[in-house]
Amino acid sequence: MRIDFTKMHGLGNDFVVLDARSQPLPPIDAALATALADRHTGIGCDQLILLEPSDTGDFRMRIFNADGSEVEACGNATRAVGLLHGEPARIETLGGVISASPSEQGISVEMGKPRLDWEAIPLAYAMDTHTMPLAWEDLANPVAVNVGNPHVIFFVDDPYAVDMARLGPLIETDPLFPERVNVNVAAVTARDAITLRVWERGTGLTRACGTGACATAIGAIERGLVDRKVTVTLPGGPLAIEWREDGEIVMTGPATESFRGSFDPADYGLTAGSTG
Ligand SMILES: N[C@H](CCC[C@H](N)C(=O)O)C(=O)O
Repeated sequence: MRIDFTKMHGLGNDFVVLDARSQPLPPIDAALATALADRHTGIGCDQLILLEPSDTGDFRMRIFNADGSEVEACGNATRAVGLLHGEPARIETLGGVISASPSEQGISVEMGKPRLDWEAIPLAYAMDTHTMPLAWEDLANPVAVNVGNPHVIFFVDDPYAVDMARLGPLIETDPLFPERVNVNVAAVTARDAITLRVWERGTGLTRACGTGACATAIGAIERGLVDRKVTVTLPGGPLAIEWREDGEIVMTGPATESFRGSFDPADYGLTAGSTG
């Protein structure tokens, strides 16, 4: 029996979405996530997204990076599943229950409240997370923010001049970050504008990173570099971020359904119809 999927993206950050509520699925594990994410031998995506029933929200969204690691948050995927749901939804994730609502400007997501204390990032030891007294070559003095998942943000003159292919994995896997980290390089270009590139934990360079845009906006606001409403422009396009006075981060942006398809689980060494 074949497994149905929906291919989606948010500003080019792309996903394979499997819905366990409408079909029996085999156990979704790191091996299957990695195989499906492979752009040569699999369907190809930055993250595999699994939708399941939930007791605390309208549904549960599980997020698997291309390396198979299961993580707490994915901003662009939250907008994508919000589009699929078609009406306001409360979504259970490992990072907490968040909400997505379709609007004229796209899909708005309440991503929760940021955390900046070192234990919440988490870091391996105590440190000022607002201006970390560290450097990796010429990337220095970042801010660390957890928005459900861990981010480190470096403010630079030109994000496109940074050798992310080399410095991204070096920082992602530094022992200072016991759960690894998403690596953001950003330039503030106005009180309401930031340019951003992200090396994503467990995936690498992506066209866009919603949680990266949220974390970077928080870091810039905390440093007094931008106002509480800011447009963050990634290689794939812009996202509107607002850090509300009540502490909630609100991200608004597009989500796109690319196509629907199906695959034979036997192609991935799975027995058809074996349920999780
Ligand atoms: N690589 C991230 C998960 C996906 C985040 C990104 N795709 C987004 O839109 O937020 C992590 O390991 O925390």
